[in-house]
Amino acid sequence: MSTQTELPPSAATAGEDTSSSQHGTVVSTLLSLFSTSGPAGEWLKLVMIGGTLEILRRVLMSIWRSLVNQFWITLVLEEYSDSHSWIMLWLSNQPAWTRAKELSISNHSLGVGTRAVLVEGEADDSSQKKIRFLPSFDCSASLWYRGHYIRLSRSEIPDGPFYTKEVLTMRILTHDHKVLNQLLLDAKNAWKAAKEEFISIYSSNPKNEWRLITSRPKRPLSSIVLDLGIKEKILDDAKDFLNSKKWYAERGIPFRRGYLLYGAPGSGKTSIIHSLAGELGLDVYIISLSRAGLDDNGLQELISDLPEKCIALMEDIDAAFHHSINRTSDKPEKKLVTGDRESGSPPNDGSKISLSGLLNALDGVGAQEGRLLFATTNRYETLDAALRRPGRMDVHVEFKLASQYQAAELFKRFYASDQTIATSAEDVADDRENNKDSGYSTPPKEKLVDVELPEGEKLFPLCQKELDRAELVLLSEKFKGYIPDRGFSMAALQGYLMAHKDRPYDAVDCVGEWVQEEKGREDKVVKDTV
Ligand SMILES: Nc1ncnc2c1ncn2[C@@H]1O[C@H](COP(=O)(O)OP(=O)(O)OP(=O)(O)O)[C@@H](O)[C@H]1O
Repeated sequence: MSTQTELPPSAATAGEDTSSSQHGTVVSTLLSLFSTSGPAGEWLKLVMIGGTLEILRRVLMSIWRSLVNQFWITLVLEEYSDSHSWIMLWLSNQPAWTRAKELSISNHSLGVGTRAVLVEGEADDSSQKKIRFLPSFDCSASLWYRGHYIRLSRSEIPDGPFYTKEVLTMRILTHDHKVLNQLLLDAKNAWKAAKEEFISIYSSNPKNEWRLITSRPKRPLSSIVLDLGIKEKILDDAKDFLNSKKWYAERGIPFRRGYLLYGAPGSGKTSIIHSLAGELGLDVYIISLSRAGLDDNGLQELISDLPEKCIALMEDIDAAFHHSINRTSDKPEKKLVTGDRESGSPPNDGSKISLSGLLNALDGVGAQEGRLLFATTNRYETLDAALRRPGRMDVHVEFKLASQYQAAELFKRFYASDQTIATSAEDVADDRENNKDSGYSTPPKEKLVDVELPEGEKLFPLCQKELDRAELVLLSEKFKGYIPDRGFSMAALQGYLMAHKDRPYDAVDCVGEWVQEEKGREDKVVKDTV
């Protein structure tokens, strides 16, 4: 049944006539306005001409764009992507790019330097990088690359409600994708070469995306002083793991390795991880479990977004579950972690990460293969056994307060010249052999520094007196004699030596007094707590 009402033919024709006569009236009114010489006519003419020109401009632009796209390749790179860093660094070394007339100044590290800056002409200091000039936003620049013309522009787009991020647009006059690949390869190689001396540190943003936050000069592993064999144990294990992908695959074992470094604060746990990253050529991805807003899903997302070979670092892994407990508290601690796991709910301290969420993220299906996980804690015993078990934390290394051997070695590193440091590496091997069971003690060796200097000039300008190796060893032995074994952290000893940076003799003379003072202070703290 149709509900349509049919109009009589005469009525329909009458309706059409009315509307066409209305249109006719509007057009004739407009035409009459257009032909009148009054202000309304002038205004209408302007609107019509403007409108026509705008339409023409848009048509021409779209024709131009489709023509341009025939001959150009357009690459759009967003800030925080790796390729953006490669290209920006590559560009900052192109004279044409830096000769732009409208400039902005950048001290962004792009993952290959520190944020400290040096203006050209300022006294040189190789530890600082020079500021970079870049064309300012919303103006374009051009340059040639291997015979191909490139036009570039930088702009900013919103990145969430509060931030913006840079977008770099490159148009390369070619239709050959090989040119683009070659450009990316050149830029990446330049970036890798510049990065040789640095490690990149990544952290997550509130949207759970990895962001490059800084880059640091590599710290030589030799600058970390641990008891004999500890560094080697971790380094060899990590190297062996990285070379065993096939072995893991053949046995169906997940290609992941976890290291739990635990023990006294200020004993070198964090330092050795950064140093290992440099040694192994890996970047560090910091997973901050107590970051506001991070929940189990976010953690899973972060862990599955890790690159294949990297160091994932969870510092103070216990802290995510113990916000309310003071780190230095020596009162017995509740095993919150175990309790939380059993109840299956996040701990009642504001943290959104539950232990089961952490365990799932670490070895769930989404967990990245090939990553080295380093976790640190000062409170090993409070960690749930499930978190510590092999497969999650495969290698456990205790970092104790400084031994006398460490105290002596730290002293030597502090006051040694480059030359003495270089030779001492060989000596360590000899010493190890000679002093296998007796603790470490190096007999004074022959003088290594025996240089004739012009009068008044010092070999160690900062030092109270030039030290040859024999003197250095002698002083370090005296120094260690005052330090109680496992009595102080390496950070504390470093702090003491810093106060005598260029005065090794004073450092030895005053150390006894310092030890007494520190002990007195500790006793007072213990008394106050009781
Ligand atoms: N074994 C060590 N060798 C050389 N320097 C050390 C050593 N241990 C600590 N230091 C120095 O002490 C400072 C603190 O070290 P680091 O942050 O690595 O300690 P940590 O064990 O991670 O401490 P925390 O548990 O409090 O985080 C650094 O400046 C580091 O250079």
